[in-house]
Amino acid sequence: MSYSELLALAFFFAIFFPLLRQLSHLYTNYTLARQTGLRIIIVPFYPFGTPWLIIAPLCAPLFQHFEWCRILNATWAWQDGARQHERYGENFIVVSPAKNVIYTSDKVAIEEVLKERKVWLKPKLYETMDLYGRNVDTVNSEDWSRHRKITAPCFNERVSSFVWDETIRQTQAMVAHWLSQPGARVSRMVDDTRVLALHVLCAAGFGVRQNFHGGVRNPAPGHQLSHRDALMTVLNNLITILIITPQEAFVDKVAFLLPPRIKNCLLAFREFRQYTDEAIALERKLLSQAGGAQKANFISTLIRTSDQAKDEGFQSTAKLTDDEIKGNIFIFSFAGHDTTANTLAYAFALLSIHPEVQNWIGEEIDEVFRNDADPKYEDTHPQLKRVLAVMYETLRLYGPVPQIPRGPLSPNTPLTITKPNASISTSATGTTTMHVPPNTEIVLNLHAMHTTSHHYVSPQEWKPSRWITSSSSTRLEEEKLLPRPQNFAPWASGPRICPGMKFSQVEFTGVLSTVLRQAWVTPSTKDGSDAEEEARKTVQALVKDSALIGATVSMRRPGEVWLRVVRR
Ligand code: HEM
Repeated sequence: MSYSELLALAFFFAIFFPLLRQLSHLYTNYTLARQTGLRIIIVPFYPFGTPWLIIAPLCAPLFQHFEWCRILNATWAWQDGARQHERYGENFIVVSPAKNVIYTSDKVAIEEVLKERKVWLKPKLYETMDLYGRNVDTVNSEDWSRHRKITAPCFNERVSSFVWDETIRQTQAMVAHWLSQPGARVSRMVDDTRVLALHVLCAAGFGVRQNFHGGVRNPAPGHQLSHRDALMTVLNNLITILIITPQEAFVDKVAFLLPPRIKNCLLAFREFRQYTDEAIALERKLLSQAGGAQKANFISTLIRTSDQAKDEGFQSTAKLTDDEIKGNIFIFSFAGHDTTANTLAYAFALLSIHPEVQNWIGEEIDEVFRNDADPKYEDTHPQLKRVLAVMYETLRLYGPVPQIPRGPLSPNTPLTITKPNASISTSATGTTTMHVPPNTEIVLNLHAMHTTSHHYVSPQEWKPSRWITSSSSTRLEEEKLLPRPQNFAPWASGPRICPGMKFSQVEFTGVLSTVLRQAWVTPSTKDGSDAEEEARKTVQALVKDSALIGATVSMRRPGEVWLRVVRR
């Protein structure tokens, strides 16, 4: 083949082939749009799914100038995604040469997709999280039922009570540390919430209890890193680890060429695997010896439920393999870490600039705790309704999982959506059914649903009291937390709702109530000038300067958040 023929072929594949595909997509979607009134947005270029996540940040400057770039960016750009919905409606379709994506912030569509787990599957992208083994987060269909059934006991009331006790223990050390800072100024609040969440997970996952200061830092015999440091390094460097571990053998061969940071990531990845293997072996040994006392941690629970399923004579597929146990332990650590830690960090920052809310939950905390030195989970957590309202409101505006992707099992899957221009409050009559065209995925924009003025009065205002029903004569204990409405799903909904929801709620109420029982939090600045208004504006700006970083919404400059924490 001549050089010019080669060039023509390359040109065809680079330009014409995608263009032809796009034209065919456009044709299918045009009919759909005619039927349903949805907006179609055409993008000239889409670099085939996942790599876009890598390319997109590099192209960031372009997003400012080209509308189509901004729309693609909406898949990961958090607030930008919500703005697209304001502009194009609750449902719109992006048509590109590679695939089509329906973006929705429509509570009707979101609820239906999350309810129909057998029809709307988690896309292959999730499988990248099979780092240590397949797990409940990444599998679909019957496999999912098996994983979910065996992992469910990890989140029972016994575990919640254990989470509460461990949270209180960790938080007492954290708040004592904060109160002892020179000038009562705390600069590592965001980091501290991450350490705390990690330690609670280490205890709940492995039964390894850490001290808040430093934790267990000595490597166990046969290890180079401590358990905690191995897990911390894996969680903090997940993208690097996802890139290097599929080529583990090759990376080993060229290890001498790699920078120390990459080598350390590989080491941490292996060390965590080894620790988990050892914990599984130990747990099995204890189980066979004592034949009894079950511990309230994930490994113990998973082994027992899995082995019990086998003993009870279910087919051998009703249990989890050791790799799947490892996969689930890892996914609990991953899914439960930044999500809860970031929610706590946002809540502290927001409370510092909203003294009226601090007073409001302070009233509840004083009433519930009185002088109880050892508050029990069963009596205390259910009474902390205002504190939970703070969590709801923080998740509404800064929910760590702003968007959820799904793909239909087969083409032409029906999907109920709210009719464009229909009043949001209309019920069944305001909906229509569309048939999802082939080669189309869906992105559920939870953040857009949580921040639209259709559903929330003053949606951008952080106002936890919107979740509490009371009248001026209602006594505190009679107040009620509103049931979560259809348009509020920070933990998702339906059968695949987050299994760690209660875990995170217990941890959140435990941390906030323990800190605010003793301390009052106000904004501060790096240079220590506590001119109130300036400090308030600084913290407010830092909170607003957030983005979808890695897998969760986080502050871009967490190290710049300074708080003053004084004894109440
Ligand atoms: C504020 C805290 C949390 C929030 C907002 C949150 C949110 C979510 C959301 C939205 C999903 C659905 C994702 C999807 O379908 O793609 C999810 C799933 C999941 N979460 Fe959480 N989560 C939180 C804490 C936790 C904790 C503490 C754990 C475990 C210790 C956990 C474990 C999981 C697991 C295993 C799944 C997958 C469930 C399945 O697919 O069946 N999460 N979470």
